[in-house]
Amino acid sequence: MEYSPVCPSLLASWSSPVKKKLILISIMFLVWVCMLYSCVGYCSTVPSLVADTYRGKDTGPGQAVSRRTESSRVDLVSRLLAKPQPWEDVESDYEEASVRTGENRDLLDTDRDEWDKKAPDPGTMSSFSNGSGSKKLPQAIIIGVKKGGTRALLEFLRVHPDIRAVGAEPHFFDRNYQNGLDWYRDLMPKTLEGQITMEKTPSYFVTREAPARISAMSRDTKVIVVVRDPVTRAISDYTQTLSKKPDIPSFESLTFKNRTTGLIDTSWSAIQIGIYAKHLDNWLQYFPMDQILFVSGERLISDPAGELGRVQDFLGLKRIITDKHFYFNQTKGFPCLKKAEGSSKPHCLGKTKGRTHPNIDPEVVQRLRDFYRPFNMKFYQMTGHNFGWD
Ligand SMILES: Nc1ncnc2c1ncn2[C@@H]1O[C@H](COP(=O)(O)OS(=O)(=O)O)[C@@H](OP(=O)(O)O)[C@H]1O
Repeated sequence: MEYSPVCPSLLASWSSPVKKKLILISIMFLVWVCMLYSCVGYCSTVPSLVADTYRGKDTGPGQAVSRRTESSRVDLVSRLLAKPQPWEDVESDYEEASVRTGENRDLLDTDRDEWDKKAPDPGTMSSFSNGSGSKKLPQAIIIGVKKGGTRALLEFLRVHPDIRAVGAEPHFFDRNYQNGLDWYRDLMPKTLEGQITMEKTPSYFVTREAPARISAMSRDTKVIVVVRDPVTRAISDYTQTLSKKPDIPSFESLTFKNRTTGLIDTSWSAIQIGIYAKHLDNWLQYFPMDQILFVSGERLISDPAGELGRVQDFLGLKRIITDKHFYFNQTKGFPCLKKAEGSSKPHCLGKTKGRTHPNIDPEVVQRLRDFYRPFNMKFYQMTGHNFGWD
C-alpha cells in the first residue's frame, strides 16, 4: 500500500470530527444499553404490578397482599422459566389397600397408570421443578374418590397462582408410607410462603390407615373428596378396567355374589368404594368435618366454576378461578380449560377421562340404586348435603 503525503494531514484534519463521532456513538450505545436494561426491568415488573392491583382489591391485611404479590411474581418467573408440563392424563388404577385384604375380588384391577408404573421421580412429578422457594409437605390433599373427577379438580386448581401441585399420584399414605416423610416432601414442587402444596391420590379415601397417617403428618391438613353417584362411579371404574382387560366378566356378573338371590358383592372394590358413609366414618375419627370438603363430581361437570369457587374458599384463597377460565367443549362433552397451567392453549382432559360407559342392564342398575340408597342417605346426613343421587 502506498502512503500518500497528504494522508497525515488529512487524518489530522478529520481526526477531531471522527473523535467526536466516536464519542457520540459511544454515548448512544451507552444510552441504548441503559434503555434496554431498564426496559427488561420494567417488563419483568409489569405483570406482577397487574397481579398486585387485581389481588389488592380484596385481599385483607397488607402482609397477605405482599405475600401474594411475592408469590404471583415468583409464579410468573417460574412460568417463564419452567419447561411446559404436558397435560396430565393419568388415572387411578390400583387395588385399594382397605379392600385388598380378605375376599378381595378386585384382582382384575391390577394395572397401573403410566406414572404408577415407574418409581416416583421428584423431577418429573412436580408441576414446576425449577424456581425458588422450598419443598413443603402438602397442606391440602384430594383424597378421593376414584373416578369421582379428581384429575379434573386438580388440573383446574393448578391454574391458581397460589397452588402448586404434584402431577402424579404419590400414593404415599397407602403404598409408599415406608419411604418416610422426607421422600414424600421431595416429591413436592417448590413453593413460597402463602402458596399451597397439593397432591391427589384417590385411594386414600378408602385406605383404613390414611386418616391416622395424614393426621400424624399434620392435624391441620385440609382434605377434599370429590364424590359422584356411586352407581355411575362403579360403572366408570369397571369401564376403566375393561379398557385395559377386555376379557373380564360383565359388570352384571361381577356385581352379584349370587345373581338369583340378588346379593350384591361388596367385596368388589368397584362396589365398596361407593359406600361413602362407611369410609367417611373412618376419616371422622381423625378429622373434624370443617377440615373436609366434599365436591360434587356432577357439579364439577355442570358448573366447574361454582365448585372451584367453594374449593378456593375452603383453601382460604382468593377466587381467581372463575367462569372465565372454562369453556364447554362439544366434542369432548366436558368443560375444558381455556388455558392450562403453564400454557396459553385450551386444554381438555385426555381420552381416559370421560369414556363412554357400556350399557348396563337397567335391572342391575336399579338393584344397585336400592343397595346404595341407605348409605347415600347416611352420607347426606353426615355431610349436611344432599348430592341428589336418588
Ligand atoms: N372436565 C372433565 N373432563 C373429563 N372428565 C371429567 C371432567 N370433569 C369430571 N370428569 C370425570 O372424571 C372422571 C374420572 O375421574 P378421576 O379423574 O377421579 O379418575 S381417576 O380416579 O383419577 O382415575 C371421568 O369419568 P368417566 O366419564 O367415567 O371417564 C369424568 O366423568
